[in-house]
Amino acid sequence: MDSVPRRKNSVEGGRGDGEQPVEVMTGMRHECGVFGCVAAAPWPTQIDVAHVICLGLVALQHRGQESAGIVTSEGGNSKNFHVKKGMGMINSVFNDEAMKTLKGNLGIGHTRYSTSAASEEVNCQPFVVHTAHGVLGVAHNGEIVNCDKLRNLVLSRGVGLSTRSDSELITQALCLTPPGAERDGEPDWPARIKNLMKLAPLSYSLVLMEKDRVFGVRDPYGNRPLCLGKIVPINNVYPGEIVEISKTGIKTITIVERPHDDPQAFCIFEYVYFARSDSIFEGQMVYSARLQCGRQLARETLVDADIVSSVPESGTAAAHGFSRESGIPFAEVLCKNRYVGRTFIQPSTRLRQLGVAKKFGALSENLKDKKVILIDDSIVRGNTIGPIIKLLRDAGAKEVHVRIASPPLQYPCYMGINIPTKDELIANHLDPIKLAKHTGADTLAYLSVEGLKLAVRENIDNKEHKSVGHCTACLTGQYPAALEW
Ligand SMILES: O=P(O)(O)OC[C@H]1O[C@H](OP(=O)(O)OP(=O)(O)O)[C@H](O)[C@@H]1O
Ligand SMILES: NC(=O)CC[C@H](N)C(=O)O
Ligand code: SF4
Ligand SMILES: [Mg+2]
Repeated sequence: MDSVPRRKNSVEGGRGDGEQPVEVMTGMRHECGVFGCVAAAPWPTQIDVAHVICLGLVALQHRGQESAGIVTSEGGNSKNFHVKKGMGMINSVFNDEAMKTLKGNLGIGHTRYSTSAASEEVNCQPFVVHTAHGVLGVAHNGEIVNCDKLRNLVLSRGVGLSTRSDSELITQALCLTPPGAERDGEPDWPARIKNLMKLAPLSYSLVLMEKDRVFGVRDPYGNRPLCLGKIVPINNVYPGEIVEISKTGIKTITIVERPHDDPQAFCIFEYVYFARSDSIFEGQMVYSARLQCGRQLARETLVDADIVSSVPESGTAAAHGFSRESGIPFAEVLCKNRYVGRTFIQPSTRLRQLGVAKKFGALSENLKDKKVILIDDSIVRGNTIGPIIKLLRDAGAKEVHVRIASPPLQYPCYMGINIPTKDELIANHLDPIKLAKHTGADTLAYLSVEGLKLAVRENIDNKEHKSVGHCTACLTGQYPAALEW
């Protein structure tokens, strides 16, 4: 479905506002990570559930670094959850003392990159509420595209909200009694979840916990990823699926249909950049999809060169694919400082410019007098590639040809990713020829939208995934559903 959304007019963004040190933005800002765990019977379990969740969150740390939280339940008749939430990275929030308080047989966790409300303690997840039917915990990745409508509905039912967070809104919407479904004062959680999914079909992957069950829920468009495992084997949660995980096992409650027969809309940028490359989506490893993107990029944009190289980390798999397809050898030309994070906060312009240089060093002997094809996965604001090209030239590169393993980013995302405004996206100002000139590259070219789709779909397991469809809105402006903000 094609629609031209208006930009979110948030007063709670909390970034770059005058008094604050300026944040040097590179790339797309991530989404959140959600994790749930239920120990198999018998309870009380011997498994340290909170530690399992903590390890799960560490594996998802790349998706959000602002705040983290774990909520556990002892199950049975317990009336309270154990809660620990805080600002910062997982290892700073969950020290030994905090872990000791998180007793339980089941739990959920969250690591946050804010999209809908400020990066503050009150908006940390999971959200926990006491309902007429016991405690409920909610962890959310994504962003509700018809947030205002849902908000008005919840408020009109006499519910007060304590934040602007769309994730708190989901939590409260789940507390509403669904039309006609509940009898004898017994809660019907699956009916409540289905009700929410009808009211808000996009975008979320959720883990919800009541006293002795966890539900995994994926929006009907399948926009954000979610998977299911028994410690080792992992299956996908399908678009629109509600799964219940309890001490007796895992079962599918139902699969909610998409409105208007809309096509599936799994975020194509999970493949390009967000996900860890060992993740498995739609039956294929993300690394393999990135390799295919590199192969396709070579077919579309080959140029004469001595070596193919990458901007680490997420450009590397595509560079290997480019090298294999073209027969031009792969060689590393950049060494990345592993102690510098994905964003930097720097007080002055000079320090900001030094930011990217501080992150990378040139492996000069590998590139001296060489014609280099340099692959990166994406160009967003264009802050990364220019200083890197300068670094390579200063270290003796003869030519630098930039090849990007995704199409130009031109539109904002409204589904849980903080892509900058249209104006901040460099591709809206400079075409590839001008951008090459601006960044000091000899040539610069992007992968086509069709090429990206082809590469990503080449190895999807079609037996398991009969319906395939990807969101490409940030590249094409074709949004999966009309936005109602
Ligand atoms: O055009 P820009 O706005 O400068 O952003 C683009 C860069 O940002 C991302 O890398 P990042 O350093 O975030 O992470 P990575 O190590 O996973 O590649 C992306 O992979 C590009 O390299
Ligand atoms: N990046 C996300 O998935 C964010 C989830 C939610 N919208 C929040 O801002 O907390
Ligand atoms: S707009 Fe881009 S980043 Fe957002 S969900 Fe769609 S493909 Fe992913
Ligand atoms: Mg990068």
